[in-house]
Parts: sequence; C-alpha cells; structure tokens
Amino acid sequence: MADNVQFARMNGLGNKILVVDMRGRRDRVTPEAAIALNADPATAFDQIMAIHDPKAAGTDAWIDIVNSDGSMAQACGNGTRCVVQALAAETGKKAFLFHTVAGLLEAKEHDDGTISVDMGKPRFGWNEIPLSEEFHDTRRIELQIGPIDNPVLHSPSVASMGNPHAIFWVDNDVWSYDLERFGPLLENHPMFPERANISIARVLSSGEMDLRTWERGAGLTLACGSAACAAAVNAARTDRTDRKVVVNVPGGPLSIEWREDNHVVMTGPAEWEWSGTVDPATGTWQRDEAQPGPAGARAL
Ligand SMILES: N[C@@H](CCC[C@H](N)C(=O)O)C(=O)O
Repeated sequence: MADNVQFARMNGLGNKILVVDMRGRRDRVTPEAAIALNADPATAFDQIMAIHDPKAAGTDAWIDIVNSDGSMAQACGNGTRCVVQALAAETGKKAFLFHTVAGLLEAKEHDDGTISVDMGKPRFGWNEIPLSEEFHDTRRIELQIGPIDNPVLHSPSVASMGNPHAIFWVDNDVWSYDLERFGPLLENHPMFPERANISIARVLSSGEMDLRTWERGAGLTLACGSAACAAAVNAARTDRTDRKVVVNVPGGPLSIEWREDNHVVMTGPAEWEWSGTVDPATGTWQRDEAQPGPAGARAL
C-alpha cells in the first residue's frame, strides 16, 4: 500500500470522474490500472484526471486524461471542473492554469460553486480534427449511417476541441435515436483515424439545445463537456444558435459561450462523492471513510 496515491470519485453532471493525485511522482496511471478500476462497479468511470506536478512556470498542474478503455484523451471539460473543485477545496485558491497535452486551460471557481473552464479555441480544419478525407467545409461533411437511401443520422458538423467531435443534427427527440448502437460504429468509422466522440444534437431555440454523446474510449455518458462545446460552436457557425447557449446533456444543463476572441468557455457544476487510495500501476484501491471531501476539507 506504500505506493498508493489519493483519489477522489467525483462527477461533472453525471460524467463519472476519478481525480487521482500523482503529484510528487514520476510514474503515470497505467492503462491496466484504468481498465481494472473501470471493471469494478464501485469505481467504474468515464475519465481519470491524473494531477501531476506542473511542467511549466506559472501553471498549477499537468493533467493526464485517461478514458475508461485505457486510452488517453486530449480534453475533458467535466473532469477539469472536478479537478478545480478538488484543488480549490485543498488550497483555497479559486483560479487555476492547467497544462494538458492539448495546451493551457484556465479555470476558475465562482462564489456560487459553479466552475468555468476556458476550453481554448475550436479547430475546424479537416486535418486538425482529424478526418481521413479532405473537406473544405467541415460544417457539414458527407457521412451517414443506416439505410443508404434513408439514413438514420447523416451530414454531421465536425470540430476539434483538442479532441475530435462529430455532431449529428436531428429534428426529433435525441432519446429516440439508438446511440448505443450507432455510437461505436461512428466512433470507429474510417472517416476518423483517431476515432471520434459522437453526439446527437437537437436545437430548441437560438439559445438552447439538447445533446447526447457517445464518448470515444468511454461509451454512453450522462455528460461530455467538450462535446457540449463542439456542439455549441458548430450550432453557431451553422446559424442554428447564438454564440451563448445552454446545452442540456442527460445529466443537466451546461452553459457554453463562444467568445469573440474565439475561446470557448464552459460553466457548470462538479460534485465530490468519496475519496480513497489507489495503486496507479494496478488499480487496486481502498475507500477512505475519514476523507470529508470539498465541503469539509481535503478531497485528495
Ligand atoms: N468527458 C469529457 C470528454 C472525454 C474525452 C473523450 N472521451 C475523448 O477521448 O476525446 C468531457 O467532459 O469533455
């Protein structure tokens, strides 16, 4: 047990997150540990957010993001809010600058407990997402699923929020689509050489939409923050909505603003559930009944 680290089980609108404290260590959470943790119903998760020592001056931490299949992700909006809440509870700080493989992320906790994350600038180039085919206009690409003459889902908008997203626009209730069936087919479609997060979006008004997401490397989720950002920017650039929208994901509403400086800011809640210790090499874990969590004191 000497090699164990603290972790907190948290969620961002139901997106299941394990925040793992890897500060002061040189090793990383292994894919084997991630797969073992996900196989246990008590610790099953969508993403691990592993907090490492900062690698650059002026930043608070380096964050590794691990999907439940053990693969690495470049962005996780809901997980970032969880990291902010955990570190704010530990340090009393309200504003943070994180470093991830996709770049720098500014985040802050507000007085009402909600957390905003500047998710950076969206990228729309076909080779930035990336796609395997050249498209000059990624607001609507040729891709469909279902019968060839009557596709169930077709013509998505695509974007990178650091990670790849495809947004399929629908007119009907987002729950009337079998995302559990079509999600994995589209996630692994040859169009997406690095796979993709697949979302179904229904625009309700110029300021609101419903969204369901099949996450790359994690499957069906109650919330995907980067998908909400990708849906919001694509809705705005296809004139479906304004640049400031509420995105209703199954876990609740997220506020997304695509600012004039091209940065996308996501605001929403984070929730601590319980804490424990885990071996980052194997995933062997133990619950710590004494940890009070953010409302009391330390979560990590
Ligand atoms: N839940 C996340 C996104 C997770 C990453 C994704 N599965 C990927 O591999 O890109 C969020 O809240 O943004």
